[in-house]
This record gives sequence, structure tokens and C-alpha cells, in this order.
Amino acid sequence: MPLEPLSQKDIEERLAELPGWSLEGDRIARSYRLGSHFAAAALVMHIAQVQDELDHHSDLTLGYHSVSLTVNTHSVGGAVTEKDFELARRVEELASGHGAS
Ligand SMILES: C[C@H](O)[C@H](O)[C@H]1CNC2=NC(N)=NC(=O)C2=N1
Repeated sequence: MPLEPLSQKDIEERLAELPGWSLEGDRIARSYRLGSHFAAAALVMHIAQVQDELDHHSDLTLGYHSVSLTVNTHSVGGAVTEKDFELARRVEELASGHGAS
């Protein structure tokens, strides 16, 4: 199925199921806190693995005790699509396993 930009309503409905995620301009975004810098780096590596698996890649930033990501879909001109939410849901699952909050 070809990717299509989601409407504002579609985005809001999906964000309501993903606490901590928000719309920042034309991207969906989330930041996580971790217990140490190394724990944050480990989460970055795990997210990178999932991103390669999905062939969909966020802008991913490692902070001191934090990991932040924002994502949209380049192939539709930088709009938010279902693929961005697929990545967000996968990241949510693995982040809780890393003790991220
Ligand atoms: C060729 C490859 O499938 C594309 O470049 C993929 C890779 N990762 C991507 N990531 C994101 N965020 N948007 C894309 O459109 C995208 N396209």
C-alpha cells in the first residue's frame, strides 16, 4: 500500500494512543529519560536496529541521560504517515524494556 500523508485528525487520533509523543511542526516527536548515559546510548543502538529493520529512520539524538527522536516520511515530502507511527509504536515497546520514561 503506498504511503500517504495522514490528516491532522488521523495524527491526533494516533497520538492519543501514544502518551509522550507529540506533533512538532511536520514531525512526530518523543524524548526519553534514562538512568545513565550508557543506558541512553544502548537505547539509541536498539532504536537504530529497529529503524534498519523497518527501513524507516528518525532523527535520533543522544543526550546525557536522554534520547530524543523526531520522524516524518521523506518520500512524501516530509509529511507524517502511518510508517512514522509504526516506528513510534515499536520504539515505545522497546524503550520500556530499557527502563526509559
Ligand atoms: C531507500 C529507502 O527505502 C528510503 O530512503 C527510506 C529510508 N528511511 C526513511 N526514513 C524516513 N523517515 N523517511 C523515508 O522516506 C525513508 N525512506
